[in-house]
Amino acid sequence: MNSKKSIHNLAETIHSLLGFKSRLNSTWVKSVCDIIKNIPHEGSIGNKCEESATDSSKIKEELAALTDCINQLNIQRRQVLNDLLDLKGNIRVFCRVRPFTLGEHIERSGPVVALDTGSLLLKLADNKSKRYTFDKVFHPGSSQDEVFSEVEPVIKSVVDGYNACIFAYGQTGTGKTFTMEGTSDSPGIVPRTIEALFKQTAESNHTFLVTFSMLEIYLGNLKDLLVPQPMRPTDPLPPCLSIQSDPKGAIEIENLVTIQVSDFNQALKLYRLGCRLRSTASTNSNATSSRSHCMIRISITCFNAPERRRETNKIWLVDLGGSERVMKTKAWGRRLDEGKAINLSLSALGDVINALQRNKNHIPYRNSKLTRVLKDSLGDDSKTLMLVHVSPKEEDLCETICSLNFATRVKSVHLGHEESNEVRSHKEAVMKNLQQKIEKIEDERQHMRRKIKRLKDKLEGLTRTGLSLEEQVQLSQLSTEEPPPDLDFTKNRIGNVITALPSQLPRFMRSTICSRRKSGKEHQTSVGRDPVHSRRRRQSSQRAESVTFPVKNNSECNSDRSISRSTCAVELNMKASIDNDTEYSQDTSEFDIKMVVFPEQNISQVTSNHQMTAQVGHLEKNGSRKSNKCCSTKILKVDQWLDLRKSEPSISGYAPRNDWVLDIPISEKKQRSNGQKKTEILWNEKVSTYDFATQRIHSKKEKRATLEVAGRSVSERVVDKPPTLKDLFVEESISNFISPPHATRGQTTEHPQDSLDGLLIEDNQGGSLSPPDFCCDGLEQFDNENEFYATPMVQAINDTAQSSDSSMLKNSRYQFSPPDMDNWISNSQEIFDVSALASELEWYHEKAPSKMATEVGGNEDVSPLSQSSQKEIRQNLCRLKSQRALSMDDIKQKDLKMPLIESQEITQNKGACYILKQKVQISWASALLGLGFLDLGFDHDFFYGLVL
Ligand SMILES: Nc1ncnc2c1ncn2[C@@H]1O[C@H](COP(=O)(O)OP(=O)(O)OP(=O)(O)O)[C@@H](O)[C@H]1O
Repeated sequence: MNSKKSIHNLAETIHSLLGFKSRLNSTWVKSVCDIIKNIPHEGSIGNKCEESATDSSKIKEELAALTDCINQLNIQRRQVLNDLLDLKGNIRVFCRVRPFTLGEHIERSGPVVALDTGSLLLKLADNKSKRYTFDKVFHPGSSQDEVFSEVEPVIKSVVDGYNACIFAYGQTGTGKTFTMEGTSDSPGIVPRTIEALFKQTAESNHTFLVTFSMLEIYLGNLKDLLVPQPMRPTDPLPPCLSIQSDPKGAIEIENLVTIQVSDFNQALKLYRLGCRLRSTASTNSNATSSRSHCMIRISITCFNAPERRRETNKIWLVDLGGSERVMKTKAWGRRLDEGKAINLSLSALGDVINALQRNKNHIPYRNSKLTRVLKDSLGDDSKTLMLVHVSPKEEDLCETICSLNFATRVKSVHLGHEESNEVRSHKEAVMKNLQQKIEKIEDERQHMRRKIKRLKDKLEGLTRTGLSLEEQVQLSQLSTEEPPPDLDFTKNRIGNVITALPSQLPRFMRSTICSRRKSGKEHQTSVGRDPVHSRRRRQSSQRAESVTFPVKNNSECNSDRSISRSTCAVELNMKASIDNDTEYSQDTSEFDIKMVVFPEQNISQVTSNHQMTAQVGHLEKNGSRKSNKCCSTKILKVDQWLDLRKSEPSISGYAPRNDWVLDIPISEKKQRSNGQKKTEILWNEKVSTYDFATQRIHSKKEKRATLEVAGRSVSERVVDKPPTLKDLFVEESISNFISPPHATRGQTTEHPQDSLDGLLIEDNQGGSLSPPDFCCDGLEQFDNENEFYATPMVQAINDTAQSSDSSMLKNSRYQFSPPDMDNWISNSQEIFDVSALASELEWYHEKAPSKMATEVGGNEDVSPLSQSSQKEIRQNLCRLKSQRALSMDDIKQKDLKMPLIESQEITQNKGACYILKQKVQISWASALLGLGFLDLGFDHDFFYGLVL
């Protein structure tokens, strides 16, 4: 059978060979011979490997030499460019004259005439004129390209590691936004700068980490433009931005969203989104007038590049609000306030630049938020560019003169020391020389870069040929997936400070700067935390409370501090303190208490490494993280951020969430009233609870004694949990920040001037708690809206009180009788007492089970509250989210007494009006009681005494 088959196969084989023979020609034979010749025998394979190894090591050496060389060139370029910019002036002022726009009456010869590239003539009345000189003058026909070509050296300087700042200044409607933002056809400085930065970093032999942030200063407040703003009064507020400075003077803005961008398009997308959230309004001068200062910050970080001036530096691109004369714009109300705020900060900016130009010892940075934010980007070796915009119209002559005078003041040194022609021409020659040098260096750098690229390609080829096919495939896969070595290095460095953040968590819930103070390491390990630690970050729901008040922490960080507290572990670990040098925020009503409750979040969804938020602090040159953690910056990946935004219905609107916010401002006046003494709050979980509920404090003296009994002095006191509202009240009282509490039931106010003396805190059995004088007492009223709504906490309490079983309340640490709706409305003070207690109660509800379990080291189910009680609270809180708004109708229907009115009654016993009223009464009394008394020798003091 088998032989039969093989015979059959043989026939087939012979047949196929015959067919094959027809194809055998000389070419085929030759190629087969070549293949045989080239088949490596054992010895030759080894030789080849050795050859390629030597080749690759040679190439590597060559590459190293070239890299050294290009680094040297980078240093040279940096120095020469810096010399050039120094000669030109680190603070440069350009002037741009706007063309007549459509619809404007075109005047033949406007009052402003650009004479040449550096001067401008202003025609005044009576054939008088004034000449202004600037570093550059752009006439109305100048294109965006021309403008940017003058700006570009500053961008190069930024790549070299210098901080920079570019402003657009001018009267409203003169083209600032046009210059900075531009249009889709002719993009302005911002998009061009972003593009140029990416282009130049790509050309560099290093890898850069670029981040993007955008904010505006509106009415003296910082507002993050990458975070949707609340549209309705009931929407939760985004976190406060606060300006921080580290010991070296670097400025960081706490809570500002910082997004890592890897290309121009990503950054542009963010910029466009930010622009949509800007505050604009129609004014008499401009239909879409910017009512704020819009500030774009692009930070770049590059490790391992000693030739750069700094490891991390930034450029600010600022579209300033339009300066305006109120008389002319006829602004009123909010527009007037905006105009005033803008003018004030512009004037502060002028002062700062002027002081810098004159090398004054004191630079008044602290006079406005604008100058404080820009502090490290103005002066020193930072590059500053101001583009002053003027209108060509006759009717704007006054504003034009103001703007030009401002610009002249900014560059006053130049005017003060008017250069002679000789000096000027010498300077120009030197500048030309430097310019040529730069160009030469640039050519060399290009040449080197090409060489390096060629060698790298060669090396890659060699590496590939030395590998098996399988290895080559793997290598090619790796090279497409993995970042270049430099980037890898960068990532490792960032990895040291990486923060595991859930992409879906609202940003309020992310750890704050304070929370990171305790340990950077704890933060890093959040992914694989041990159960005890991870328990502290609640998985079922998130609750954060943040309190902003002027504090200064123990590190040398000098700033307005925002202490955020949360039930998150990271928040618990924060250490905040106040010392005597705390400086107050300028515009504050900054005693804000915010309370945010978030719906259930599954933190297990969190944090693959890709989703992580990298937190890059200012890293020291040796690569270690700075000890000062307060100035670290959260960096989000752009996709991650966009995902966050996508989950919200509208980027420009606010995504209604089930969050709630309690925001209670205390007037700045109160904070400042006795600001010499400040309280230090230290947070330390190791120390046992400081039980405020059992403290009865009648006077300063007694308070101190109480604290001493607790074994600590005031300044050393530590607490093991986030302070409650009540705690903070006491802190405030100790530090004399608050005004005397208003007279309330069962409360004795001994010395109204002395806030502490007037404070009475009792436990539940004893009486009432006395928080500071929050006039809103549970209802808040909003501008332009005939609507009051209950602050969530109060309503939560009400809900809880109405529906809860009394056992729940009894089980809690505090006992209080649940007031009904009418009760809490009519007795606002009680509500506040209750709200403070509820804060505690809630804390216990959320934290105590795990906390107690940890402490007793046993059963995690140990809880001061029963399961049903916990459920109850949750339900109430959920209900609250949907029910928190109380319209005016609601109030009327329920015949509620408005607490605001009640508060006014309370507060009307104070202040100038009250004294005035008294005086009027006295006068009337004098008149009525008759002059007879006067005749008897009684004077006004007598009557005054009678009335009092
Ligand atoms: N150089 C220019 N070329 C063409 N159009 C310009 C130029 N400068 C300004 N404009 C136009 O003038 C109008 C007002 O400009 P823009 O809104 O930029 O002023 P602004 O100074 O930013 O005003 P505000 O301070 O009120 O925001 C716009 O319609 C803009 O397109």
